[in-house]
Amino acid sequence: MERTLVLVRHGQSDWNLKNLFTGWRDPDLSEKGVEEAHAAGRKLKEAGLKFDIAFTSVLTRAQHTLGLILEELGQTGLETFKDQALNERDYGDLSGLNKDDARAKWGEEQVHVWRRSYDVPPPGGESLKDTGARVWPYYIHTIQPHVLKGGSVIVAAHGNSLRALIMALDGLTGEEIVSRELATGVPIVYRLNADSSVAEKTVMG
Ligand SMILES: O=C(O)[C@@H](CO)OP(=O)(O)O
Repeated sequence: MERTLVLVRHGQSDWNLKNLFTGWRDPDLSEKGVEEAHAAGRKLKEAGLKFDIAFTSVLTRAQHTLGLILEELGQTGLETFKDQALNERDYGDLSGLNKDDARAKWGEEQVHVWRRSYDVPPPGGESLKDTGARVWPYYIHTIQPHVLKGGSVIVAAHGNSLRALIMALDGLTGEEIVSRELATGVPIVYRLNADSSVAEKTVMG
């Protein structure tokens, strides 16, 4: 029984490079992001991983990352589900703003709270808790069954949609998740027990 779940944040996007709040906006990968996605695919290949099914968001940067990973694995035709439940957290009114300009306007601390706290939403947007409220049910009902039946599953998504998922998988508190950062294009490999608890976690850094 394999029961493998791989989570990967998309490679660097054009807006990550420009330091803009992105959320549900839809920039593609930067050149570096394309390279990061290829590198993630090569790492997974070296580790001998192959997938039975893939999940991603409806945003280009995550889908492009998944496509490049599957290319490296020789699995381009893999069955893939795209769902907005896996989208990045909606950044609301901050979307499209420069992160340094936002710090200058509202202060370092307020911007950090909007970016990393568990339950404080950015103006007009989603908190991590709100994001988890759509990511977790999708995981439980749609993704996890494929893992528990012995499959090998890849999820290509976003910094905060994956932070929400990891918070639940790792049993982290609202305080503990604040300091968790996810690097772009770094696969995280979970092996699950039959009862859905985590048996093993490896970050392919
Ligand atoms: O802009 C965003 O949508 C996210 C991810 O790039 O940014 P942050 O690092 O603030 O979560």
